Amino acid sequence: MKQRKHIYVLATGGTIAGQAESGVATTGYRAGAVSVDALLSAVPELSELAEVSGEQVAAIDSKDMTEQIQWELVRRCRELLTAGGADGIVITHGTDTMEETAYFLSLLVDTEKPIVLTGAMRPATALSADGPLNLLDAVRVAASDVAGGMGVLVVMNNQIDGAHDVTKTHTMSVDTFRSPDSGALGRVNDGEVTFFRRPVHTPLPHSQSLPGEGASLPQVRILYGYGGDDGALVEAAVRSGARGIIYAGMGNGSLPQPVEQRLAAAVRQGIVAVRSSRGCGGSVTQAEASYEQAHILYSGTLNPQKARILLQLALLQGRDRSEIQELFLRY
Ligand SMILES: NC(=O)C[C@H](N)C(=O)O
Repeated sequence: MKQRKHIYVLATGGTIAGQAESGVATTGYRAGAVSVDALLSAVPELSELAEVSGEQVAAIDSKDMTEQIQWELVRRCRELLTAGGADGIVITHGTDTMEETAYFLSLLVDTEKPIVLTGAMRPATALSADGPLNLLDAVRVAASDVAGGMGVLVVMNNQIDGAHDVTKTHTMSVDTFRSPDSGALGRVNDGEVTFFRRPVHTPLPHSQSLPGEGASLPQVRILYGYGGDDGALVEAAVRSGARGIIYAGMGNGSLPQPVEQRLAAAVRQGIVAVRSSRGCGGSVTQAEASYEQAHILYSGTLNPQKARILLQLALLQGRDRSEIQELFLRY
């Protein structure tokens, strides 16, 4: 007989655990108000899929996600998936920063077992709440024999996306998560888990014991680009103690001239500056020779919020500028 799998659900809050005044309210709710036990007991069908245990790691709106909670998730995933007897992990999480936590975990937890993040766009109390089915699908994927070695996943709205690729694209729609360049990794169709391909991205080297891990991450600021930007915020970022700046430039990470000059000056002071893009999709490449001359790096396939995470971890590891550029091309 096939052994029943043991899936742990680590809850962090979000709209999936949101409580509103009425069934028609889809905003103005308290994110994280519903406990993990209540979330699990609202979906009795979970017990048909696996042995499911719940743990409350946090109860926040994910706009307030902290690196402390993210480190705790890393620690708990490693522990449960090695010695703790978990066959897979589901993390319930607000959608606003789900892609960031998913990417952080994907760089730091080296496992063949599934780690699946899920959430909801409508609170638990809403008519047609999407959380229960998302949770069921997430547990289905985490318990599935075909999800091993697929890296950290996001399962929402019957779709499976990879942590590196996925981004939240819509403020309200339940169909908000997309992988703009690569497309979804798979789907959960009528309860059947299907993958279309394998992701290529891996955890960072030495991810199981990163020097300084658990400590505060180096300060990296994101600046949002626009036509006419005079770059004044570059200096503000430097004054605030930033060790890195991600500039969400236009198109292929284009920098208005005053921004380029100010970033070049910041680099001369030892700051690591990286061009990313405010566009939803596409890579950022070296593009201009002047960027290279100024040692301004480029984010490759990473959007600004994920580029920030990679840069923080690279700075934590004490990597130099050329090693950091290599990381942007691989992770
Ligand atoms: N749909 C959601 O989960 C949004 C919510 N603000 C959160 O990220 O916690």
